[in-house]
Parts: sequence; structure tokens; C-alpha cells
Amino acid sequence: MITKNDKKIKIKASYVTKRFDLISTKSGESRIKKAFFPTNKQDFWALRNVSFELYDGETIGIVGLNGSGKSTLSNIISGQISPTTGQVEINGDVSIISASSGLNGNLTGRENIRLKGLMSGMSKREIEEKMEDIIAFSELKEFIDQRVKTYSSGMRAKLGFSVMVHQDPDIMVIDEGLATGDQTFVGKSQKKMFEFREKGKTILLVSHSISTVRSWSDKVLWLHYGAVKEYGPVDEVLPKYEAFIHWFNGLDRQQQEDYKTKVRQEQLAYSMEEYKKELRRSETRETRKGKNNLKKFTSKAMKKKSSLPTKVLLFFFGFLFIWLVLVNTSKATLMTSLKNPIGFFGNHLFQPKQSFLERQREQGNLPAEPPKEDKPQEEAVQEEADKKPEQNESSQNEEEKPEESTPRLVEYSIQTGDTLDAIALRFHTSVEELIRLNHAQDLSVLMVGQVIQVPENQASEESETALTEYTVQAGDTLESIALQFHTSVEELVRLNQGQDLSLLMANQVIKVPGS
Ligand SMILES: Nc1ncnc2c1ncn2[C@@H]1O[C@H](COP(=O)(O)OP(=O)(O)OP(=O)(O)O)[C@@H](O)[C@H]1O
Repeated sequence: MITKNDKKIKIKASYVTKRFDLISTKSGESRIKKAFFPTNKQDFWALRNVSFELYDGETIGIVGLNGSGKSTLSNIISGQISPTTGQVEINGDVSIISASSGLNGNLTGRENIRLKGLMSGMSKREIEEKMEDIIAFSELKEFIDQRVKTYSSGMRAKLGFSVMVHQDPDIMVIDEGLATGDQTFVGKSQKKMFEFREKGKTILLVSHSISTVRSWSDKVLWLHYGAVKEYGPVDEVLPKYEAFIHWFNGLDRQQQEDYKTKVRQEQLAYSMEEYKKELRRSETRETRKGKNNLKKFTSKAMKKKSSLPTKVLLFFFGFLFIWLVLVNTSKATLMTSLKNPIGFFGNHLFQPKQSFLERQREQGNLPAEPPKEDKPQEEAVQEEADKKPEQNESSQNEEEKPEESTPRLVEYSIQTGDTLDAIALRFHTSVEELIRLNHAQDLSVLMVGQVIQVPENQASEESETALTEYTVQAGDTLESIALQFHTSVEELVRLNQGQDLSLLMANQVIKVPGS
């Protein structure tokens, strides 16, 4: 909890900015064109480096000309929008009453009471218990079951204020919400607000009325085109603001417009560079934690929202990068991955993490992996000792076996329909042997065109294997033919690539191995 001289800080705004995009497009342009090619897109700084602290039980009046950022700040404090940079620390629940926001126009007054109550954490029972009091305070009577969009701004303010006072939040933000009610309601609301102040609630009051601000506020924050012009006790700041308003109102219309254009230009010229300079100047006043925060704010400030075309480009390059990484790690070629992109991504993105080799080891088709070289020797020895006795025996037997001679190898390019079993059969070897010979490759997914090593002697034998023709008999199945010719179904399919063997016809002539 932030405290200062035993008083609790309720709101601490530090170096807050709010940037909006001003997009001006030529009329008549299509929406797609506007999204991709917004002409004259400009940053607009509705708030520029705003800082202030507000303590328990204080009321702050926020004043400034139209467009100076008062509502933007109250919306940030009530959590309706987030700041672009800087931070707002809040200790307690916040409720906002605003003439322009916070109520749903399509719901009735009663439904809005329920909605706002639920949103502020009240239970349904609590809301129903308070319902009649809220309606009575609002003076809306027979209008309470009408849709809020049919209400006048004064009626909306009455409803919003009634809900808020019955929610009893710690911090109340009132954005022009009181000035719009009629005189009796304003009097009643003011009385209620004074009661809240007495109870130690913190109140932010956005108002154009100098007299309201004077009678209510302890402090005044004067915002001038997004920046803090003055902040301090009401007696110090309000006379200065009053003098400014007096001066401004004394200008003729053209002079007022010229003045507004000038300050607006200053606001438009504000930039992150300017913000960073201001933070650098503030650094000396900050604690170590504060200095770290300043660094965070500046780095966040550098992150600009990317436009739609930039997002599309980023997505494209990201996708391309992932593709190339997968091609590189899978040993497939770019061409093979392009030929069947869906299969390629399906196989590589959605395959279980376990590799084919691991699966084969787990199923007992391959011997257990030898202990890794980088493992400490004692650890490896201990692991070996922990294994089942049979396993030890078998590994002992394996050790005793003379080293297998490595056959001479030739390269084989994977064909459509090839499986590991079919290749093993074709080259008179085993799946395990193929895996061993190609240990650097992941054979879990075979890609057409992928080159693997096969035993040469077997390969040459294979190439010499004579094929004969066989006429399919009634009742023949692929399995029975494979059995008859000591081969496999896969091999038959491969040998008869031009034919569809899914449906065998009597008298169909197919190729089979052997003489
Ligand atoms: N969503 C938005 N996009 C672009 N600009 C915005 C947006 N919201 C507010 N602004 C601009 O930010 C500036 C500050 O607006 P804000 O409503 O906070 O001022 P204000 O001091 O409350 O004004 P008023 O006294 O008229 O209520 C204005 O120039 C406004 O046009």
C-alpha cells in the first residue's frame, strides 16, 4: 500500500500518455483501401506526460478547455481505456458516472441498474434489495422500464449517479455527471457527495463549472491540450485557471481560433522523443524503482501499433521461417515439402514429440540407446545396474556378439507408396537395419524423393530379380498372391504401380517377383 505521512495514496498517475491515431482518408475510398493505405495517418497525443497523486478523502477537480483530455484521463482512471505509456496505480474500487458513457442504451433503466451492480461486484440479492432505493433516488419512477437510449442526458446522469452512490465505491469519478441534472437533483447529489467526502472517499470531479470545482475540491488539476498546466491546492490553481478563462473569453472569435490552432499544433508535434527527453529530465527526482519504471515506459513507448499490411508481412515471414526450419530439421527437401505442403506440416507440426527411433526402441525393435557420452560415467554405470536382469543379460550378449560388418551401401530414392516395410522387403533387409543405416535421418515420415541408404549387394540382387506375369484367379486376394510369391502386399503394389490393385478382377494380369 502506498502511503505518505500516514495518508494513503488512492490514485497515483505517473508519466501517463494517451496516443490516438488520427486517420484522415479521402471520402469515397473503399474500406479495404482505407485499412491498407490510410492516407495521412497521424499520432494524436490526448494526454502528454500527466502525473499526480491523490490521497484518501481528497477531492480533485479536473478542469480545462474542451478537448484538453479530461474525459480521456477519467476513462483511464476508471479502467475503461489503458494509457499508452506510464502507469496509474489505484488503491480501491472505482466507479465512474459520466454523462456520455457507462450506460447501455439498449437496456432499460432497471436492467442497467442490474448490469452496473453486477459489474461492480454486487450480488443479485444485494442489487434487488437496493433496487427500490436506487429507483427512488434517481426520481425516474415510471421511466425506469424504458430503454436508456430514450432518456435525456439529465435522466442518464440521474440514473448513473443513483447507481454509483448505492455501490458505495472507494473512488468516484464524476465526469460532468452532475451538471446535467436539474437543480433539485444537483442539490441532492451534492449533499450525498459531501457525505461521501466526510466518510473519506476519494472523488475526481471533471467539470467546466468553476464554482462547483471551488465548493467541492481540495486540489485542482488543470489540463491544457493534453498536458498538466497546473496541479495543486484549489486556492493556488483555480485563480490562475479563472484568469486564463477570463483572458480567453476576452479574445474575439478569430483570436480564439488562432490560439486553439497554435496549441493544437504543439499537441500534434509532441512525440515519443519529446516524452523521452521529459523522462530523462525527471530521472534525478526518482528513486531506483522509479528510474526502472521510467526505462519500462520509454521501451513501451517505442512499440508502435503495426498496421494491417505490416501484420500480414510479419505473418508471412514468420510462416516462411517456420517452414524453412522444419525443412531443415526434417531432412526433407524444399521441393518435396512444396509438393505436399499439407502432409508436410501435418507430419511435422502435429507429430508426437517422440521420434521414430525412440518409438522403435520402446517397442523393442531396436536395442536400448547406449548411455550418452556426456553423462558422468558413474551415473551411466548406475543406470545400467538398475536395469532388469534380463535386459542386462541381453545387452551382455549383444556386447559379446562380434561387430556386425557394415554392408556396402547405395542410395535409394523414395517412390510414391513406399513404406519402410516395403523397402526392407525389397532390399532383403529389415526395418531395423534401414533405421540403423540411416540413423541421421528421421524415417518416421517418408517423403517422395527422399534419399536413403540401402545395402548395395541386396540392391543389386533386387535389380536382378526377375519378374513374371501372373493372371489373377477368381477368389485371389492381394494377401494370398503375396503369400504365394513370398512377397508382401506393399511390394505387389509397388511392382504394379500403373494398376489399381484395390479391386482385383479375374484374368487381370499383374507382375509378381520370381521366375
Ligand atoms: N478515440 C479517440 N480517437 C481519436 N481522438 C480522440 C479519441 N478520444 C478522444 N480524442 C481526442 O482527444 C482529445 C481529448 O478528448 P477528451 O474528451 O478527453 O477532452 P475533454 O477535455 O474531456 O473535452 P470536453 O471538455 O469537451 O469534454 C480531443 O481532442 C479528442 O478529439
